[in-house]
This record gives sequence, structure tokens and C-alpha cells, in this order.
Amino acid sequence: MRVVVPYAATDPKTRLADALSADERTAFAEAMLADVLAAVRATGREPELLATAPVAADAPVTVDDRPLTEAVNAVLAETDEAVAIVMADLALATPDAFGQLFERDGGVVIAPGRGGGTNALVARHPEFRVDYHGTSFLDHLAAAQEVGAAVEVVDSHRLATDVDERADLAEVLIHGGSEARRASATRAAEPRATRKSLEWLQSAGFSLASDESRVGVVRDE
Ligand SMILES: Nc1nc2c(ncn2[C@@H]2O[C@H](COP(=O)(O)OP(=O)(O)OP(=O)(O)O)[C@@H](O)[C@H]2O)c(=O)[nH]1
Ligand SMILES: C[C@H](OP(=O)(O)O)C(=O)O
Repeated sequence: MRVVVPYAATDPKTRLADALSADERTAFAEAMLADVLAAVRATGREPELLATAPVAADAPVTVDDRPLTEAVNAVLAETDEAVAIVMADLALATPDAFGQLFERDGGVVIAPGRGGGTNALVARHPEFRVDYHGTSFLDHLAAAQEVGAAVEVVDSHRLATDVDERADLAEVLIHGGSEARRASATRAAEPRATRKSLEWLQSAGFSLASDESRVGVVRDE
């Protein structure tokens, strides 16, 4: 199975512009990408990048400047092999979560994002094509049905959490260190697992803040 990670290399994460400068969005997107690539690799598979522009990354890179849907569909059209499409902003992804996705049988296996998106999928049916943005989860269910593919849906908090907006940064601060906390509670001698996106947010001065109704983030300038 190929594991393809689409990556907007130029001006990424524009919906985080109210929290991060342009350079910071690039640096944070790179940190999330590194976490995703490491988690994929820990499942025993080699990820490949499908990027809008050349990018220095620890994986082979194909540059395709077409919009996301077109670029991904070109990959699906060029191979009959199973292809996993894994987004680069899944900052909480773990090898276990990706393993559940990759190992699940089905012509099309979908890990929906909160809000109706498609954060990761596996396409085994040769005629299945993607249509991202909007409620792409529902669109992908319909597209799979149209080509007669059996669909499986992966119910995973870690794969459902893509980091798009300021409020999503709180998810990284809440859950991004939980494996390390568990590891240090049970196996004190083992090195602390590090998640680059969590480290980046912390070193940029972000921390959790809550009032009586909701949890968010604040930043020490
Ligand atoms: N190859 C490719 N990847 C893309 C493109 N647009 C987004 N991506 C990637 O697709 C995934 C989902 O991206 P989005 O959250 O929808 O878009 P984004 O550009 O990261 O962020 P926004 O600017 O806030 O919409 C991420 O891995 C992006 O890096 C594109 O046009 N081409
Ligand atoms: C790629 C797109 O991501 P979103 O714009 O929902 O973050 C989708 O999941 O269809």
C-alpha cells in the first residue's frame, strides 16, 4: 500500500492567521508534517509527499501544483495498488491510529474529520476518486457507493482531529503529550516521546486557558 501525504507547502494553514504569523504557520505546518510522517513510518510503511512546491522533508516528494482533489485523483488514477491518503495536519495521529486505518478491510476506508471532512482514507477500489472540501466525508461515502465499493468508517478521535483553527490548538496541548505522560507513569526509564507540534506550540508560548464555558489557548508574548 502506498501512503501519500498531501502538503500545501506555500502559505499553509491560512485559517490559523489569527493565531500565527505567516512564517510561524509554515514552521507549525512542518512540525505537524514531521509528526505525521513519523507516525506513518512507525507502522512499518514509507510515506511519500504530494506537495504543491518543493519541500525539504524526510520522505520522497512529488510536486504537483494542481488543487488538492485533482492532485490526489491523479495519484489514484496512476495506480491499481491500494493508496492511503493521509492529511499532514493530523497533529495527534499515532502509529496505532494509522494502523487501524491501514489494516481495516474495505474498498474504501474513511477516517472522517470533525465537521465533515476526510482526514485520512484508504482507496482499494480502482475506480474510487476523491472530492475534498465541504462535507467531503459524505461526498466520499456517496462516491464509494457509486462505484460499488464497500465502505468502512474508522472511528478515531486522533484521526478526526485536524488542526485548522485557533481552537484546535487546544487539542494539541490537551492530548499531544498524553502518550508521554502514560509512558513516564508506567516505564519511567524510557525516553520521553516527543511530538514536534506540541513542542513547537509550547516553545512559541502557547498554553491552555479556560473560562467557565470553554477551553482555549493563550500566548505569552
Ligand atoms: N498537494 C496539495 N495538498 C494540499 C492542498 N491544499 C491543502 N493541502 C493539504 O491537504 C491537507 C488538508 O489541508 P486543509 O486544512 O484543507 O488546507 P491548508 O492549506 O492546510 O489550510 P488552510 O489554508 O487553512 O485551508 C493538508 O495536509 C494540506 O497540507 C493542495 O492544493 N495540494
Ligand atoms: C481537505 C479538506 O479539509 P478541511 O478543509 O475540511 O480541513 C477535507 O477534509 O475535505
